[in-house]
Amino acid sequence: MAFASPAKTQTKVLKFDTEEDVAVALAKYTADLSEKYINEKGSFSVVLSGGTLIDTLRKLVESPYKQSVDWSKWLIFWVDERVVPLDHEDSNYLLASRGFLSKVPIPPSNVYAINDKKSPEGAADDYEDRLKDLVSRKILPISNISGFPKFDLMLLGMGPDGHVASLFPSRHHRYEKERWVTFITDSPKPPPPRITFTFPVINSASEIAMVITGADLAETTKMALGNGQIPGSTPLPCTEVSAEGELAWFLDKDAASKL
Ligand SMILES: O=C(O)[C@H](O)[C@@H](O)[C@H](O)[C@H](O)COP(=O)(O)O
Repeated sequence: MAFASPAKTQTKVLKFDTEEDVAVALAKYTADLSEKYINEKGSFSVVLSGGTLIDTLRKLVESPYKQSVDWSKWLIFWVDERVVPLDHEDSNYLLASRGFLSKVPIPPSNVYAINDKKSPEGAADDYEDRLKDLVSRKILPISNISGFPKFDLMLLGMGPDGHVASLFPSRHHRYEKERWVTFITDSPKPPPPRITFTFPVINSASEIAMVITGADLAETTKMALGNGQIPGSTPLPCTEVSAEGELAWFLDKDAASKL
């Protein structure tokens, strides 16, 4: 099958005074995209990260969005997950469940948590197989640009080392080009066992929001937005994120302080 060549990602950088302002804007952005995609295709596939993202999404589960969003059409996935039981304090599922999923009526059958009974390799294979099944049932589309599954929205965080999802600068998984989901057993950020979407899947998303707050991410944000890369050095994973539609950076004043 032949795929069209990628168009250049449209990137927009949105700067806000406070983290609270980021949370307010992120809720509106997500609710607006939910309406757009549900109108266009009847569902809205959202890919979550762990970390601070879930807290920054807190305004989305409040009025007016709690009532106005058509939660029944949402499909929830994770861009990366720690391979621990789903009720373990390190689980990204548990984090999202407490801070987000328990507050809105997304049908449980639309929430794609990992199989926590498997090894990291087994959990990655299982998640990829389930995505393939959703593609074969036409619940998830395939990008006609890349040939990888195309999610409507990915909400990503970033680490100070420039990682996104569980694609770390010093780990070879960041270069994976074939698999949809891969695994890592020695993540530099604890806990060590994780599964993660690969870059071809991340970069096939229609929309990506990079949600970055706090002064500890200011230097990495500068590098990611193209004016701080050390010449000759290997680009950080965060610099390799692109979307088929739009990539939006949501920054608070502290994260944007070195731009
Ligand atoms: O499982 C994880 O650890 C996350 O999905 C990870 O990719 C996270 O998004 C970044 O590390 C940023 O984390 P913070 O938002 O906590 O800085």
